[in-house]
Amino acid sequence: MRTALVVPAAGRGDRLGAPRPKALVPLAGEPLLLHALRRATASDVVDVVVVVAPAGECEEVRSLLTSEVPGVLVVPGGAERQDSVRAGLRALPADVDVVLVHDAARCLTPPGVFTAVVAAVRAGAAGVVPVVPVSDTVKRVTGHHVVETLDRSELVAVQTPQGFSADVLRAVHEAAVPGAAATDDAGMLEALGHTVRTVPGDERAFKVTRPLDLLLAQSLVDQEAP
Ligand SMILES: Nc1ccn([C@@H]2O[C@H](COP(=O)(O)OP(=O)(O)OP(=O)(O)O)[C@@H](O)[C@H]2O)c(=O)n1
Ligand SMILES: C[C@](O)(CO)[C@H](O)COP(=O)(O)O
Repeated sequence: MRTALVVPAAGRGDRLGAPRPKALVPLAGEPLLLHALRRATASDVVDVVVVVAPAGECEEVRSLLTSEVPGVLVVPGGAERQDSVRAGLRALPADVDVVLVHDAARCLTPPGVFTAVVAAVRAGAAGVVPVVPVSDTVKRVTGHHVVETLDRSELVAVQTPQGFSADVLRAVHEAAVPGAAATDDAGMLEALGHTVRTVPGDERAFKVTRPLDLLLAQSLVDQEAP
């Protein structure tokens, strides 16, 4: 049986405000997507890679990746992240039993996080998420009024890669109502009563979302350089 990596990379990146789709924005001269894939494949736990690309950029992504990631499948994404992940799942070979879903935008996630997530799925969890502690105080608000201050000791921030039993993830995506809000894949399992496990995440797995994130990523890559 094999482990697949599905990489949703079809978002526009509106909050980043770059002239290109976010996954193709350069970091140290190479697209975010390439940084993400290099770290994922360095984990040695990935057998099959499916990249979900912006519909208009599939050919460009294919030629970018073919030499770096032999056998990579590139499929067009949809309007929402959930649609893109579903498109990636539909492209998977039948003999895949574990699926990792990893945002191209979390381009500096270290290989060890992939290894830990796969190990937890192979140990029997239906779904696994890497998490880090929340460092801000978090409040629930209505308009400009604070309703309550949440107990931070019970809160975590959730990253990717998220790992799943392939059968379970396929089933929850096919059962999902199109357009229904799901900000991550594990949330779709939770909604159907599946248990989701956590493993330690890594600060370097932050999501490049806004321009400041790209500056942080650049600084981290500069430090890695020999
Ligand atoms: N329709 C979409 C939307 C998002 N994604 C991917 O999902 C990941 C997480 O999404 P996010 O960081 O929110 O990316 P964008 O949707 O591109 O960002 P924004 O909301 O700022 O436009 C990214 O790797 C993004 O490319 C995708 O494949 N298809
Ligand atoms: C999947 C995710 O990265 C986990 O934190 C996150 O939910 C994606 O959210 P976005 O609004 O699509 O950036």
